[in-house]
Amino acid sequence: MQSCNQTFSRNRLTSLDRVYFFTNRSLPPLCAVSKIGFSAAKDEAASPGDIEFEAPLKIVEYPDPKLRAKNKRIVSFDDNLKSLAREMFDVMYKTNGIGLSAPQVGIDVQLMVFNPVGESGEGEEIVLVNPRVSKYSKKLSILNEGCLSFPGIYADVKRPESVKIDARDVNGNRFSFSLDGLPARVFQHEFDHLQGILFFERMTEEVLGNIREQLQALEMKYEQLTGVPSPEKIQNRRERRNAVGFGKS
Ligand SMILES: CSCC[C@H](NC=O)C(=O)N[C@@H](C)C(=O)N[C@@H](CO)C(=O)O
Ligand SMILES: [Fe+2]
Repeated sequence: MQSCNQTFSRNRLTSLDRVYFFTNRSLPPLCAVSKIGFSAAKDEAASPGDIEFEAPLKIVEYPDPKLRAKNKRIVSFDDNLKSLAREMFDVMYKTNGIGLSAPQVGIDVQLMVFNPVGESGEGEEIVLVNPRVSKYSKKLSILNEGCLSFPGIYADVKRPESVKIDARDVNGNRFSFSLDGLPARVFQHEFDHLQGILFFERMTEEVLGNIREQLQALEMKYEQLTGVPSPEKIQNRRERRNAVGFGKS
């Protein structure tokens, strides 16, 4: 059995730097790993119609219910899937993103793309299909996160520093690898989207309090644009002692 370990790290040059350097610039060959227990069997399989899209893609904003959809497992690894991944990178770069999940463009399937450098032609473009996390590190870190579905909103989110992932590539090949630092952060943010979890659900009550009005402004914008009541309201959210949890560590 071949195993792939991929470790990236973010070097801080100054407290203001937004430049990410990678200790290892390329992902390993998308090595097939026959991993016992790797199964996405529980989730409904996507049909070709689920992956139909119109370019250019548009980013879906909170509180659109598409962000809470149950995302289907991809079973067809065809040219349409490759075009969707390409279009997702295009809209991600145009909107200054470093990662994007399919539900954020209104397609309810388990697909994410990311490039922590955030510039076309720089860094590494990673496409993950039906990803699963096999391990989260116990060590956590805090980062001021933004989300393309919450334009202009940034707040601190605590997450595990590294993760072990099982996924398929865009051709359907299974592979396993580890990420840490910023790539692990972006992966987890997108992985949450694939579970219908939004970043504010990982914030402390105190942090959430700081962005509550901005969330309400997005809810009002949605109501004005659609003419229907917001499907969720931050003011109706019950205060939680703990944020949404992570899986196995
Ligand atoms: C830190 S994980 C953020 C992932 C997120 N993806 C989808 O919602 C994303 O790309 N958010 C952007 C707002 C973002 O983080 N952009 C970078 C680069 O411009 C930033 O530093 O703001
Ligand atoms: Fe997001």
